[in-house]
Amino acid sequence: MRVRATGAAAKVSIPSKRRRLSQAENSELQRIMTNDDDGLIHRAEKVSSISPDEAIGDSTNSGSDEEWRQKGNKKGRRVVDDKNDNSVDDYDKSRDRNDNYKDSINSEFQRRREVFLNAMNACRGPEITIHNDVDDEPCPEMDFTFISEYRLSSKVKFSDTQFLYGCTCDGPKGCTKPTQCLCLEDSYDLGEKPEFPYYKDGRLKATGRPIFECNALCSCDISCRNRVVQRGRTVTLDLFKTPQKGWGVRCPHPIAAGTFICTYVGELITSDEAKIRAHIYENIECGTTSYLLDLDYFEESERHELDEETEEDHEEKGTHRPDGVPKDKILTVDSRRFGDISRFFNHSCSPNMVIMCAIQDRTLLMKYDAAFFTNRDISANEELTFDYLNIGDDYERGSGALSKYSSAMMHQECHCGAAHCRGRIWAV
Ligand SMILES: C[S@@+](CC[C@H](N)C(=O)[O-])C[C@H]1O[C@@H](n2cnc3c(N)ncnc32)[C@H](O)[C@@H]1O
Repeated sequence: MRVRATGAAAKVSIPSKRRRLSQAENSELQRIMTNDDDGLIHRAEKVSSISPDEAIGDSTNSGSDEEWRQKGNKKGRRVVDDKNDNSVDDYDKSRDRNDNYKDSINSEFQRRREVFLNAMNACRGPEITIHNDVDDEPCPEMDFTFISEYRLSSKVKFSDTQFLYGCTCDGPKGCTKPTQCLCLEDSYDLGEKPEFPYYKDGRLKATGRPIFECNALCSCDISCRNRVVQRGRTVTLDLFKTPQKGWGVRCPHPIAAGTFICTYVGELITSDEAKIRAHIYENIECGTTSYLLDLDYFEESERHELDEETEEDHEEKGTHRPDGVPKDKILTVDSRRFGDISRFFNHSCSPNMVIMCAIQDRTLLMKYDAAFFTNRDISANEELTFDYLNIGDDYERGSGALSKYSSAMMHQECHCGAAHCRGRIWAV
C-alpha cells in the first residue's frame, strides 16, 4: 500500500451566506437536539442549565455565566442606589442581600466547577486541573458530555470483527524485531526497512507516516512497544483560561519532543452529517467555533485499494464492511456534543503538536485515531496547540485539520502570538 505523506484536509464546504435550514438540515437538527441515546445529552443539558438564580430560588432568571454575572452586577448597583436613600437599615439589609447573593454565586460557581472537574476526570488518564487567572468564569460551559472514546453516530456502523490478522511476535517482551512484526508492513513502502514508530520510551520517532499499532488479534500484550496511543494519555493536563482565545490546555510539567498527548475524541459522523451539522453549528449554535475534524489522511484510492484487498477475506470470514459509510466518503470527528479535553486545544500558526494518524484496524482506514504528539520539547505551562489548517512547519507530515464551517469564519483573527502568525485562524 502506498501511503500518502500529506495531510491536507478535505474541507467541509457550505455556502457562506446565511440561509434557512433545508429539510435535511432541519431533520438532522431535530435528531442531534433530541438524540437521547443513553440519556447522555439530556443529562448534560440538565447540568448546564442550572443557573445560580435557580440555586438561590429565583426561578425567573436563567442564562449564561456572563448574563448571570451581569444580573449580579445589576443587583449590586441597586444596592448602591439604596444607599443614596440615606436609609442605614435599608443599606445594611441590601448589603447583606448582596453578600448573600455573591456567596450564592460563588458557591454555584464552585459547584459547577466541581461537576465539570468530576465529569472530566471520570475519563481515563491522569488528573486534569482547571485554572482561571483571567476572569471569574469557573470552568467552560458544560454543554457537552465527556466521553473517553469515539461515539458512533447512528449512521456509522461497523461490524464487530474488523481485524484481518494480528502479528505473531512471541518474545517475552512482545514485538522486538521490526522486520518480523506483521503490523508494520503497511507503514513502509516496498523496499524500505521497517522500523517501530516509537523509541523504547514510547516517544514518536518521526512524523512522516501513519502509525500502525498492534491490535487485539496480535500475540503481544498492552505493554508492547508498538502500542502507545491505545494505552491512552499519560501526561497531566491543565485546562486554563487564556486572555484572548477562550479556554486552552497546557501541562504543568515539561514534555519531551515526540510525546503522545491524547487523541481527538468525539462523535464519529459521516461527511454528509458533518456538512449539515456545520451549517447548524455556525448559524444556530456556536458561531465561529469549530469542533469538526476530518479523518482524511488517506486518499480515496488508498481506501479503495484496501477495500478490494479485504473483500474476499470478509467473505471468507463472514464479516462485512461498515454499513452506511460509502467507500468514497471520509468520516469526521465532531466534539461539539460529545468530547473530552482535546476539544479545548487552541490553534497556533507555529504549533507544538502535530496530529498523527494512528491505526489499529488496517482493514478500516476511514476510522483511525487522530493522535496528538509534541513536535518539540515543551516547557512547563506552555500552551499545547496545533495548526487548525495543518499548514504549519510540519504540514506535509501531519494528518487532518479542523474544519472551518464557511467563508464567514475566514475572518476570525488569530491570537496565537507566533512570530510568523498568519493573522487569521482559518485562512492563509
Ligand atoms: C475547538 S475550540 C478551542 C477551545 C476554545 N478556546 C474554547 O474555549 O472552547 C476552537 C475555538 O477556539 C478559539 N481559538 C482557538 N485558537 C485561537 C487563536 N489562535 N486565536 C483566537 N481564537 C482561537 C476560536 O474561537 C476557535 O473557533
